[in-house]
Amino acid sequence: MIHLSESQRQVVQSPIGNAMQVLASAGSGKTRVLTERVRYILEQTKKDCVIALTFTNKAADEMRQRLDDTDSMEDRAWISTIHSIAQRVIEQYGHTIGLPAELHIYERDKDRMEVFLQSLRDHGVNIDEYLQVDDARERRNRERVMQKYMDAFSNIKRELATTEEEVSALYPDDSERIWRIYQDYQGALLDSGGIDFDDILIRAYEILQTQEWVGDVYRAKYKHICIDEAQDLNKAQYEFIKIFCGDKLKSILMVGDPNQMIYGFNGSSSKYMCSMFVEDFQPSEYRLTENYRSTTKIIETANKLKPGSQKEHDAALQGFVEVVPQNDEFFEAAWVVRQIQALIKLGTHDEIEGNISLSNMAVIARNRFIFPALEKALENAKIPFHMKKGERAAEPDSLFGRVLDLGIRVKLNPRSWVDGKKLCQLLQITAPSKWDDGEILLALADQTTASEVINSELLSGLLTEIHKLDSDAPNIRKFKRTFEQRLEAIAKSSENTSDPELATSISELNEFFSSWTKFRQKGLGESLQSYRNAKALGQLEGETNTDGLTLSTVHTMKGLEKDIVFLIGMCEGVFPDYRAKSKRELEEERNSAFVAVTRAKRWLYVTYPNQRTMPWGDVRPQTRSRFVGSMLS
Ligand SMILES: Nc1ncnc2c1ncn2[C@@H]1O[C@H](COP(=O)(O)OP(=O)(O)OP(=O)(O)O)[C@@H](O)[C@H]1O
Repeated sequence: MIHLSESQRQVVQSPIGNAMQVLASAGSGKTRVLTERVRYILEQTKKDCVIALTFTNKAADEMRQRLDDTDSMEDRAWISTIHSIAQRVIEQYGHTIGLPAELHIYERDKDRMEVFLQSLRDHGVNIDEYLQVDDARERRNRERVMQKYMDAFSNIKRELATTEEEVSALYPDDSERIWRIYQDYQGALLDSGGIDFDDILIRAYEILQTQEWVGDVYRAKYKHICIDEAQDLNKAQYEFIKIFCGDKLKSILMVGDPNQMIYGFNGSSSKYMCSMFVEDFQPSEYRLTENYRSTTKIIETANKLKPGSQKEHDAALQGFVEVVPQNDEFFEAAWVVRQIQALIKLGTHDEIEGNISLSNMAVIARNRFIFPALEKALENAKIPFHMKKGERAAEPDSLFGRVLDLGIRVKLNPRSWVDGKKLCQLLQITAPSKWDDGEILLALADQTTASEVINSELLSGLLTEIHKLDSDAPNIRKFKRTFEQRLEAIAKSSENTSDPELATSISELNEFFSSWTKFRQKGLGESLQSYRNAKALGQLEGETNTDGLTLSTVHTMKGLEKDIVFLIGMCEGVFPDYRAKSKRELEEERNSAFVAVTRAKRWLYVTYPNQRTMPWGDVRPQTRSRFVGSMLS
């Protein structure tokens, strides 16, 4: 049995069946407690099934691994993100609200924008003329206007505003127009056989709301729900959980830390965990305040940012926090590089378990625009590093990879003109005027022309083979072998054997195969459609490269820890972000700073430049972040 403190044990072993709220500070063992609670329920009840909701697919994978040794875990624990659960509800019961059997998820922002623009065109708006002005600044302004509409659509969905009155309440000044444009956008999505990422929860909610029996089917099997990172729930997520539970499922555990609520831009608020949940479910309340992760100095610093947020445990080591100002971002980067080299040279230290190496260090910044100077300095010093990515899938780079990706999308949803048009553009052929032809890939295959490296025969063969794949049980191994051989043959016959396009094509074919293998191994389904949906939901993304030093934004470092952390670029305007103006937004920036500091287990270096070169070339003086002021107070 894994070691638990007394307060952790009280949570894990509390009587099963009632609602519980656990307010737990950074490093207090939330993940450990949640995992052990799931294990406890599985062991004690012998037959009940449990849902564990995690914030990321990676956290779900980790929890699954930790519970691997628990009897019948596979059958009795559904460990997943909230979107994956909602997606399953849609897959199984979407037809009850008139959704097509195979729904395509438009997970990319620019595809959603394409659908939006088309919905405007379809309603007689000359949007292309509006967007194609010569003046670059004006063009950007107009693009921003369009983006604001997209943001409004997301906001409407996160706020679960399903009626005109609810939308009007959100946008009182422009309610009629927003509602109409929103309806047109939703119509255009469905016309192209799809839904967008935000719709997943909305549609699943709609199913549970209108077909009460669907909730009963799930509740007959799942008697308990445990929710991690509950401080980051937004309205749509909270209401989805609530309707999923109905008035029968009472055994809900929410674990979270209001001081780590950092997804306000996504509609998150700790009020869902701290007040709505309390009002709706009257949970027993527990607190975990001891930080098991960090040294005394780091806990002191975290408490200065968020007074009274946590306590050190008895055996905490001393550690240190050092604040280092530098002349500009280049000096700052050079200092970080020198410090890393010095630490590696030091080799070992009483406060660090094992050897000091790049793998137990991370450099964190508020956003990724802070990293270029450091990346350059690391490259020059030949220090390997990787940038930690979010869970959205990266798009392929090579022509082959892109045709493969789009070809599969069009095969699964021939109504998807968004993907179809992109495919035609890539292949440099005229797009058909209508998109609903199940044989479309064959028609496109006949028209392909050669690119510089990849010949038309290969591209046309690729489309034909995608067309021939059995959607319900495709033989991807054979498909991969076929194109591996063809690409290798091109490489051998070509004079230009070292062409990077060929190398990228082969590696993207391999990536496709390995994500397919991962999909099958994780038991997420057998069909090509389930594969696409799993990909859209980020269930197949793994870090492709985790070698060397980790560079990460605060948001992608959430939930993780490293022995040694460098927190760089700590100036006003960067951290807090210049866009944060209101008290609430600034408080959330402070939460982000708190998250960054508490990622450190042992030592923390905080750096900031006194001046910075702006993207347009000006050098501007910088002011030290107010959060550094708090840390030093
Ligand atoms: N009872 C315990 N005894 C010793 N170490 C513990 C105990 N509980 C947790 N830890 C360790 O403390 C660290 C933090 O635990 P965990 O990641 O579960 O915390 P958390 O509350 O999820 O943190 P955060 O919210 O900051 O991401 C981990 O390294 C974990 O192994």
